[in-house]
Amino acid sequence: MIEEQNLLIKLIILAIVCYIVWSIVGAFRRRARLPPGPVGVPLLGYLPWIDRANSHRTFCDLANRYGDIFSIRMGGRTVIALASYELIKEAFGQPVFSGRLPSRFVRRMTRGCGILFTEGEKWSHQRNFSLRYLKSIGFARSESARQISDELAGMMVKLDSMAAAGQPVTTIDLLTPAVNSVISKLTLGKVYRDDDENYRDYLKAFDEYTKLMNPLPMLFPFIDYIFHWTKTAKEIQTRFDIMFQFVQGEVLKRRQLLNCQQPKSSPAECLTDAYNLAKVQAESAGDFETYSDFQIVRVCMELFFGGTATTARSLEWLLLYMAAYPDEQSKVQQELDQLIHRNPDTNKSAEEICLDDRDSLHYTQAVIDECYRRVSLSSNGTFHRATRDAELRGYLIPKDAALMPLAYAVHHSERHWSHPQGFYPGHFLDNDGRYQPSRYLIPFMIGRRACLGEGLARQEIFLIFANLMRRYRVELGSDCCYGDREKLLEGRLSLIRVPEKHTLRFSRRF
Ligand code: HEM
Repeated sequence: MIEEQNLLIKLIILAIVCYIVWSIVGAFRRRARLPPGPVGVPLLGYLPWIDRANSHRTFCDLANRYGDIFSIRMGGRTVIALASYELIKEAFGQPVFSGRLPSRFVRRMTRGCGILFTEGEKWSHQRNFSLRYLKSIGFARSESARQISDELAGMMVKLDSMAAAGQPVTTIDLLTPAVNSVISKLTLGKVYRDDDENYRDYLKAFDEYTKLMNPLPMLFPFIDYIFHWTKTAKEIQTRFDIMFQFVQGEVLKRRQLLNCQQPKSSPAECLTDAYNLAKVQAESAGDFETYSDFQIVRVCMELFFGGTATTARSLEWLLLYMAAYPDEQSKVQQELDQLIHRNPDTNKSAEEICLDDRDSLHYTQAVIDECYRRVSLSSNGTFHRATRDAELRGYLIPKDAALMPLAYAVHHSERHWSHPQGFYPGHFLDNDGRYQPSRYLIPFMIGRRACLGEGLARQEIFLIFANLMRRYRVELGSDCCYGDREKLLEGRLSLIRVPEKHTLRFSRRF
């Protein structure tokens, strides 16, 4: 009996040892099939070597060492970095690399709704629905251009008085509400002003929410498991609830308005109307899920979220670059002055630059593109997920690995740019000085999940930038000096790349 027991114990131990050896060999064999990359330490992977404020630089160094595709361990997750345009195009065109990272915490906040964190059928339906309706009501076309023009007028009134008083301007404070108004008109059919207390609470919660958000639960399964018990998670949830209630209240108000309208078939005036109308139809056919209230609120919040900080920061960077490079600013202004001078009899205000002028403004467009390139706002892109084991360029990309598109590396590669580290609008001009876009410029990313708001963002940025440049000369405020130019323009990278706090001085040109 004892002998039998001993034999059984020996067999169990042997089985455990075999399992461990088999797992280790399997892990090594799988590791050998992954793209090359540095070895990290247990639990943390390569995280201790990543420069937190400038992670794009660490990744560029790794790309130089290991090539355009490399793998690293970040916490508990395998990350596959893609450092060339061709690789990103090849990967992000495929459904298998179009997932989003799973996180229990994100799932609790999104309940599987919205666009940003969803996948498959649900994602494609919501994305296509939003895009179709936003296009039909003039998203990135006439309606939004009108809205931008109104916001510009308001911004110029404030800037005129600040310029007259010689007051320094914190541009981001001016740009964020203007950009937010454009997106709120398109999604909720209304523009909110600073004196609206609920809206002020919403903006405050939004600002705090973005500062509190943390990628760690996506990288460490253990942290993901316990995160929702932490104080930070509770603080995030409180901010989320404030934002959610604000948007939900507005969605319900639109629904009441729509119900009172005659005839009932009147067209949707904003995305919320479109959703409310689709909801009635779907529910009469027994579908209570596709256009649920949570879904509608989530999509509106994501468009607010995705569309505001990115666009406002891009404009902030552009104005800062113009102040830091006064000669480039003069060239833009010379081009704008010539355009206005050449069209004195247009029926539009001679001072307002509109979208039709874009094709004549070669240098201005080149400066905007060069700023997208030089800054690379979303320097390391947004993580995608491999939804199953797959191959890319002969390497194994394991299920649930994160794919990280290194936009900064593409934007600073000597293969594509003659002055990768400089600010050189000539990258986007042909020999005759005409604007020439480059496919290697990918600030909005490419492929199936590329930015949904690219058209609107490009339009806003062009109109606001060109009109501000036409009217004002901008200079660095007294808190920054030209000697520190490169340091100032370095900024720091959190979710997106932001400049250090600074002010600019605006003066009227005429
Ligand atoms: C300069 C401004 C902007 C930049 C640089 C930018 C950049 C990006 C990037 C890099 C992505 C990730 C793409 C990917 O995962 O491969 C993205 C996604 C997204 N953006 Fe933008 N964006 C901007 C403005 C906007 C605006 C104005 C809106 C809304 C109107 C918007 C809505 C979205 C949405 C909903 C997604 C998620 C798409 C999906 O997962 O299918 N963005 N954006």
